[in-house]
Amino acid sequence: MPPKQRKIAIMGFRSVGKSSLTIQFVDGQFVESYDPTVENTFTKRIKVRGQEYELKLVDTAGQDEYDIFPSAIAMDTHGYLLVYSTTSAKSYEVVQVIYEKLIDMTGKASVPIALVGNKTDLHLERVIPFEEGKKLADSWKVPFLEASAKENESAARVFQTLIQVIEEADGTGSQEKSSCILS
Ligand SMILES: Nc1nc2c(ncn2[C@@H]2O[C@H](COP(=O)(O)OP(=O)(O)OP(=O)(O)O)[C@@H](O)[C@H]2O)c(=O)[nH]1
Repeated sequence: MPPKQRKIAIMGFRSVGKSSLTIQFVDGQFVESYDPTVENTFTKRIKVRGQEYELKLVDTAGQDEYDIFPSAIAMDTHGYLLVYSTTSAKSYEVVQVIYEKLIDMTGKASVPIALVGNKTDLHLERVIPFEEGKKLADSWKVPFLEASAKENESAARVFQTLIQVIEEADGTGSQEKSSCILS
């Protein structure tokens, strides 16, 4: 079976770890330095439940509540990773604004999305409890994950989860959720 091509956009406020999660997933390394992203595209092959995927990951520039949703991002995009930092109340507010704009722009009631609360390793700096993120994701009816871009497994899990959501939206996803295989 040829690989399925899937395009994913990673969105959220500045400095929440969009690039770090993506680079951890693609290259297996954590980038300590902060270099604001304009826009970067990465590719990654992954196998989930025997199906090969060729992912195009669009790491977008950090957005704030005043930015107009970048409509070019939505071209051919199959799913969105919406990221906030568990250490930033502002980023939690902004991710909600981005969500509203995304739903308005696509004109669809349901868009494949996973919500991610990043930087869980910074325990002492946490300001958004797990339950807050979960409550928000439940209200959107999307999966919620907390993650740390310092951990490869954690970064991989967020992308695998989004692939499942995309496949379920395609009507090709199966019921079982536990058997992701990374390659
Ligand atoms: N401790 C810790 N630091 C993180 C984590 N994720 C990102 N960082 C740090 O936070 C800073 C910003 O990370 P980036 O990945 O550049 O954030 P971004 O969302 O891509 O930022 P923009 O390009 O401005 O939108 C960097 O210094 C990273 O090293 C994490 O999970 N834990």
